[in-house]
Amino acid sequence: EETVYTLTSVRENLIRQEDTIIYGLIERAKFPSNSHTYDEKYAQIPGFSGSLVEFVVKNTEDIQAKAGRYTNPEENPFFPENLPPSSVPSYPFSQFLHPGAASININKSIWKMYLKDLLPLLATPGDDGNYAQTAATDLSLMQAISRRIHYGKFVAEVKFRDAPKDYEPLIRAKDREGLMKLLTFASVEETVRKRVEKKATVFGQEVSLDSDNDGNQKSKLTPSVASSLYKNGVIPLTKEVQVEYLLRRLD
Ligand SMILES: O=C(O)C(=O)C[C@]1(C(=O)O)C=C[C@@H](O)C=C1
Repeated sequence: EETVYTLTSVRENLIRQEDTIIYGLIERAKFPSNSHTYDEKYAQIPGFSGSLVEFVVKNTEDIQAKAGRYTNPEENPFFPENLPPSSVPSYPFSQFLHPGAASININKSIWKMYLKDLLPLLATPGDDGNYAQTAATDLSLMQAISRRIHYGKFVAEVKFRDAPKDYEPLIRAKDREGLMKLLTFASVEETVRKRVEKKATVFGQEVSLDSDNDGNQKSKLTPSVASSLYKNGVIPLTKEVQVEYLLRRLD
């Protein structure tokens, strides 16, 4: 199936990805902080130096790479070093992006933002011993966030094709600030943040058959955690990907 990329279609894709991220936030919020998951000194895994979450992410990515995950240009691994090639028949993914896209991977920044900024807001303090389960939910949430942020490559390509004459001089001048300004739509960002907060409220609700109880129970997710993730992490990093992409667009 040939995917058609327009500003409307890439924005619809971003909207659908919000759902995945919010479900992921709800799943991670089920567990307490479980700080041993992130503690290199705790893990002590034979033959592996690093924390439990690094162990789970590296090994899962290894299997998913063999199963073909990273042949899709929408996917970017957290540990691209020494990943095995795909072992499965190849699929003809659309060649919509400029080849320079492949060299853009900001997962190191995403990892840091996730652990330092998001987790302290998302997980209540505590330890229930479910470190492997916690790491697995971390991975699927980080993958959802990473996919959304790197989708900025597709957004940038659409914007470039819609207005090459506006982008080309800025790209040639390596004018990051000018590119940032040109690709920014402040009112769209505000709509995104508000919708994300509303989705977090709706998806985080307890559902009961007793209508008197609806909305009275504790939410599974603090809605402002989702909107601040978007405001301070997801949107700025999506824009950073767009700038990086555009800077390579004429190479
Ligand atoms: O919708 C766009 O035009 C995007 O580039 C996506 C996005 C976002 O991350 O949500 C980023 C920059 C724009 O200022 C608005 C929204």
